[in-house]
Amino acid sequence: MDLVHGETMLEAMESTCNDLHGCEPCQKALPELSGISSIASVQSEVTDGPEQQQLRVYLRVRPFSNEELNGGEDQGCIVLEDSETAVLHAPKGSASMKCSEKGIGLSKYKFSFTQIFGPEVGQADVFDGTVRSQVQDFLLGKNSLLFSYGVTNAGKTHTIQGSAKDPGILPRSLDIVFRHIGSRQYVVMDLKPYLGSDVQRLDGDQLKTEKQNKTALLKEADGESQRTGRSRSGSSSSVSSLSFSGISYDQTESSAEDLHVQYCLWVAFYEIYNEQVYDLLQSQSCWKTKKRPSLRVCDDSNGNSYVRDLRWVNIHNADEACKVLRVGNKNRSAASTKMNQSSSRSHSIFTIKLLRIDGPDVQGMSELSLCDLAGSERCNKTKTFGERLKEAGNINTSLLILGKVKTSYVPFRESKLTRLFQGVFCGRGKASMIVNINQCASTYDETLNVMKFSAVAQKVVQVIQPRCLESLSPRLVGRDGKPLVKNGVIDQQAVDDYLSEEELLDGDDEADMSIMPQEELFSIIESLRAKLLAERRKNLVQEIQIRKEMGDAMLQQLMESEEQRSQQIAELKESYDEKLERTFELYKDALKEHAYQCAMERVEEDYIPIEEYNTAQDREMELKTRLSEVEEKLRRSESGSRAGSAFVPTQESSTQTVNEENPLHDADAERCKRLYKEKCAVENLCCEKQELIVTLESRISELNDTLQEAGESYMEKLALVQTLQNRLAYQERETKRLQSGMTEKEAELASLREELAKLSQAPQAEPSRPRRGLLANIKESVSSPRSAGTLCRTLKRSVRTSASSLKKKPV
Ligand SMILES: Nc1ncnc2c1ncn2[C@@H]1O[C@H](COP(=O)(O)OP(=O)(O)OP(=O)(O)O)[C@@H](O)[C@H]1O
Repeated sequence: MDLVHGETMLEAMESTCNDLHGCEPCQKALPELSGISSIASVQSEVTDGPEQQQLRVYLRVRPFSNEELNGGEDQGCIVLEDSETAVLHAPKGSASMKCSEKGIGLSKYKFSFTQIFGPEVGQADVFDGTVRSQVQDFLLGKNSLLFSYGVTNAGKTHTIQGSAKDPGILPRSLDIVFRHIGSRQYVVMDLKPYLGSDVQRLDGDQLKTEKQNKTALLKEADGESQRTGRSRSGSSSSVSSLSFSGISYDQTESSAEDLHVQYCLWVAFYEIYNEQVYDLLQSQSCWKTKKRPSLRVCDDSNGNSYVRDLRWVNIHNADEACKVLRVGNKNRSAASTKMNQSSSRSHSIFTIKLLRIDGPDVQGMSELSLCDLAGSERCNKTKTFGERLKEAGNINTSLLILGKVKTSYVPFRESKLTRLFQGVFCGRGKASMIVNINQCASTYDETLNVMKFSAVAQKVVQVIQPRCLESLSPRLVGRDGKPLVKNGVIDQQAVDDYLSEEELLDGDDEADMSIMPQEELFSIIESLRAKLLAERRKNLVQEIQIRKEMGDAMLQQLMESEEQRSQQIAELKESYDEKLERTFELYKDALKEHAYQCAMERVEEDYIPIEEYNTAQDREMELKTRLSEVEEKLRRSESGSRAGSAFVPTQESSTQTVNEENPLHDADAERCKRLYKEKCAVENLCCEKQELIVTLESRISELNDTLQEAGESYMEKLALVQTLQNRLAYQERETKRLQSGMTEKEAELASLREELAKLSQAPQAEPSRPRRGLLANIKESVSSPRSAGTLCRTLKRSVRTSASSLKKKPV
């Protein structure tokens, strides 16, 4: 039965596989890689149906900051061709450029947007060109949603909140709303949004608690403003300063009958972090010491998703709105500090609900949500792995799920973000997205990913219902949540009719189907089958496109991480080399220091004052002269005795002289002894010094050993580096294994094709069974998608009826 479908699937999957391997011709078949022409073709394809509306996606390019200009950022990466087309040129050294050099991806991409706002465009023009009309629709009772998307530091918060001097979309929207309300403010706070789309009338106690809570919240904001040194008037805030900024908008025109209508405005501020919802207006004191409590997302009886126990605050003017925003921002940054995360890792959502009150009744309620999406970068350059990657995955999953909105079955429940705004995508309001980018070459790769994901968002189609639910009034419920008004202005019957419409239609069709001839039933089944196949084919193409985008992104991520790892290894090696060198230097210094210390000690030991030394020198000289004199005399006396008796008197005189000299001899001998002793002492000193030299030599050899050890530790580190390189090689092998896994999948597909071929022949063998299988298939596929429409549901009934009639009346 599904042979055609199967073959299409095979072809499409084959083309995806080829694309993942960087096959050039196949790349042209997919819009994301072939650039603008294909994206535009997708757009024109889906805008044909009158009941469908393309999500409006705007691009805002942030100007370079002074630091970026001073840092010499490459300024040619992003070129705005016209007001709708932007071209991205990969800078040298970027991962995209490296990939394109390896044949994966391109070095130049073109993207188109509903409108592009260049760096010179100010906040007012951005507001006028994007959400202004949505705000006016909101005042007229329609729901609106705006996303601000982009990498960290691209200007998302600037676009939504802005600054005191340059207010963003939120303060400007509030300004328009309050100007529109003027004096028609419903100041009693007894009507409050309830669940997804109802309004609750508060009793006395509830009203009292509500007022107390609001006072406490505003007090907290005042405390915060005093703490941060701002004046109580809050004039520096972007919201309240708007009225002082000289920007003024025309008051939205009100019809004469609107003049007696009163308005009541409630706001909530919450964030989604890692698929957990947190209330930003919940007092910090509740969770400062404990884990921060997360809130549940539930569905009300109308199928509208809402955040359970979310705090709604009734505000009367821009100043109060500013205070609420301030408390939320403070709680957000406090929470992010506690989690040691940057606030840019969560989606923050500011929602405004406007109640139109006419006398005792609530005529309608509309909702405006401004969503500052988390920084879309897949990975922080320094902390690429673990939780960060998981978070990044969650952020982009939300967008990819939005991308699936075009298909008949949309898994809204896969992400909190899409689940909460499911109503808007199913036609209960308008949505738009502002993609923020900066022009820095250093963040080019992340910016390219943002553009690619925004191309997915471009394909999101809002199906506008022929009857908008928001045109019906909300249910007014009491404390117990039961409806208060059943008749009168609120046309509850209309809501009931709307909700039971499907059942009524089914009942009618059942009656018709039972009297239809069997041939006609078969022909309906045939046409249904064709439609089902066409629908499946469309879904498959969409699925493949999304898979391809994910595949591309993952491949690029892999390459980036590989590059980062080799960089880490190189850095590690460099740092070890440096460490080793430093250790060498340390040892050298220690050695020098030690030698110096020893020398100093020796000098101290051997130190003789100069006077003493001079005296000793003089004495030595004197002794030497005397010694030589004595020796001379001795020689002379010896030669005299050898001359004999012929010279006796002389001998006598000489003996006499010698005898006279005897006391001098004793003194000399004494000196000689002393000199000998000194000589011995000097020799001892020499021995000691010799020993010291030996010790020093042994110390040097010890130091050599230590150096040897350091060398060995260096070798160990080298071995570590080697292990890291091995791991890298292992990862490469894993990548190859994945690729071979892909090949296996291709083989599986081939076997599937065979099975399909067999299946296609099966109906001829057993004519009665396929019909049953077909009916079952149609039932199954028609029962799942909500948006398949009344036609599919009618057919489901018809198939069921025909099946039962076939059972009753065998052919
Ligand atoms: N259009 C603009 N004109 C002038 N300055 C801007 C513009 N957009 C952003 N900036 C400035 O750039 C800086 C970063 O902007 P912002 O904080 O809004 O980025 P972000 O994308 O919200 O970052 P994060 O994801 O970290 O919250 C801020 O100092 C902001 O004032």
